[in-house]
Amino acid sequence: MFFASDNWAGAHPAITEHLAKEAAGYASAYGTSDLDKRIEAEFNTIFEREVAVFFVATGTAANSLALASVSRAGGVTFCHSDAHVNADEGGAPEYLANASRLYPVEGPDGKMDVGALHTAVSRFDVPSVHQGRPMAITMTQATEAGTVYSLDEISAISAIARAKSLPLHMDGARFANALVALDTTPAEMTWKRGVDILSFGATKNGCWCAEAIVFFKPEMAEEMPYIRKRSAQLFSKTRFISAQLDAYFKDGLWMDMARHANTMSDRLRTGLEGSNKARLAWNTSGNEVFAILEKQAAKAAQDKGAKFYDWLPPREHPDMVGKDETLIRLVTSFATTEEDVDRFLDIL
Ligand SMILES: Cc1ncc(COP(=O)(O)O)c(C=O)c1O
Ligand SMILES: C[C@@H](O)[C@H](N)C(=O)O
Repeated sequence: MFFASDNWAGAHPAITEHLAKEAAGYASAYGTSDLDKRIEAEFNTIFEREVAVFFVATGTAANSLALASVSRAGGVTFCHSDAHVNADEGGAPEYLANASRLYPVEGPDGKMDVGALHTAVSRFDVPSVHQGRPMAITMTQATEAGTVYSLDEISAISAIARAKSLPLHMDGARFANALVALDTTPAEMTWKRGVDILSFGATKNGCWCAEAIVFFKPEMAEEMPYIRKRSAQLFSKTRFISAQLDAYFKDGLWMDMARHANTMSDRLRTGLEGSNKARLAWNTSGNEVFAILEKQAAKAAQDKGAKFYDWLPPREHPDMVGKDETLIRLVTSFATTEEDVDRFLDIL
């Protein structure tokens, strides 16, 4: 019953087997092998347009270097207050994006409120060296709250980005889970809705270490080879990322894994709704579930081996958890089984 994070899940056997196979023999290094080039080209097919792709080690690196590629002196990036870049990356985005700053924007269910975002960006309409200047907007899809922006919500955010001449970045650490939740395509959920740069996450969805920065306007990526090298994120043996992504995309494995993870969360959501010892804290649709449990029930589950994180209530609902209750996050993955879910629900 491992629900702490999809970061706890290992790598899918098909990915480890292919990695082992591609590890044999020699291949040119630093992203120049035939396999590297084939997988980069695969991204053009997946996103239905020519893109520029840069493999990096972590989601934090993907986010930070994506913002570094559009950084400017005095730059300010607008994000949700609970965005990973703001809450969980230890200052990497600010540090790697040349001391640019993050400007938190509030909104319910982990999603920036469009009106609040417009108000925030508009505060910078009058140029000021003192307060700096806008440089980007970043959104997380699926969000840190397990929700997803609808296609129209993405369009509404990109409309602000366009109106303010700002690039729009998407943190897609759980990109595949969001695609499944919306039943849409990679192109529809990104560039067709105005997204300029994507952190394409695969690590949490069955890979060992495979993240990519995807530029939908290749001309925006001119600096990225130098930014990546300067940040020590250029793998000498890039084929070890390419090999993972090769297996990841083969026969739609990536979508199957995300679909399974989301289905296991659906099973959790249904079971929690039927429990008299727990309730859903808010509705989610990806592979993350947030539940409020009686403290005794949570302890009983942990005593029987369940692993999960306690979670802070959202700013907009600080009092949603009773004194004898606890809010927890449950994350499912490709490795989660129906038995894992049912054993957890049986405890409640
Ligand atoms: C929404 C989100 N973005 C980015 C990251 C960063 O990924 P990493 O921990 O690999 O740096 C995470 C980590 O789980 C995440 O949950
Ligand atoms: C930092 C922690 O939140 C991690 N990003 C996860 O989702 O598990």
